[in-house]
Amino acid sequence: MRIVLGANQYGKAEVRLVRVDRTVPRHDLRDLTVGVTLAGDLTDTHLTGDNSRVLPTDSQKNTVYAFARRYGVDQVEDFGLRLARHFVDSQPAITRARVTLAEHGWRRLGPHSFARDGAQTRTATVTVSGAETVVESGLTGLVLLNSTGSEFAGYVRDPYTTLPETDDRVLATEVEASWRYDAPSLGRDWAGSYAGVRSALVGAFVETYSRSLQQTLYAMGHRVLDTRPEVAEVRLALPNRHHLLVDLTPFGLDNPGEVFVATDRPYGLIEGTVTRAPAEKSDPPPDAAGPADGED
Ligand SMILES: O=c1[nH]c(=O)c2[nH]c(=O)[nH]c2[nH]1
Repeated sequence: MRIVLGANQYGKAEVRLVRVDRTVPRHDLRDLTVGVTLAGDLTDTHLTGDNSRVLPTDSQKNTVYAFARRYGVDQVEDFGLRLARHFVDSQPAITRARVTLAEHGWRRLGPHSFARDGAQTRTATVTVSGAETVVESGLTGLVLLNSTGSEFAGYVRDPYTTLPETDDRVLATEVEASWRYDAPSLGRDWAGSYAGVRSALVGAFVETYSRSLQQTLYAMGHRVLDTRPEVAEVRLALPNRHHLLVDLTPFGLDNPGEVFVATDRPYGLIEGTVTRAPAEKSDPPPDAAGPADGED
């Protein structure tokens, strides 16, 4: 039996980069965590230890810092495109470079003072492989809560089901979203797209009467594709941050949906992709008063 090397890749993970733009009186601060992954003809280093095609991961890290100085860090997508193309173009053995970027937000406090802006993170993954370029942007840590306008009923009841049906509950989640762009290119209005997608996600969450978090997920993805023509597909992971009504009857108190225990685990995890069908039929918006059929 022959033993062979399978798929492999390598790179530098979690390069922490903070870039201060001091050319302006009000300093601009960018805070990124960058990952580089390279793949291609790297058989020799694995089989014989010949490193002549191996660009050290240390050099990859240095390139991230050097590019931050040379080109600045404006939009993470452009920064990723420059880096990914650089590795593929400059290294004959490398056929695919993937650069992942997470931007940590800072809120301005003064001309050169900032406070970390909650947990919300803007993300991007740029992959250059041959003639193909894929840009996926996203966000994590966007915490949303509706204090009413959500129910959960009509589900399967098996011998292990104890969950009571509810026609009015708190619906809360921490959105993890990523979306893929049509025809990405250097210098497009990434910031405008990011703001537009974020606002579509938030708008749909707020305005959808929810019969399940699954229905809310579809409405959020649908709103993004409906309003952002540059987006081809949206992926969402929505943890159901359960808020359980506390039983106050032992204390002689009622609890008309006012006092909840917010549990952090275990939690329901609702995941889905909303994409553009190659159909000729036009997409009606999801009906806020009834379940979306998902087939439109
Ligand atoms: O919106 C929900 N979807 C579910 O699938 C589910 N399951 C559960 O226990 N609670 C909920 N809520």
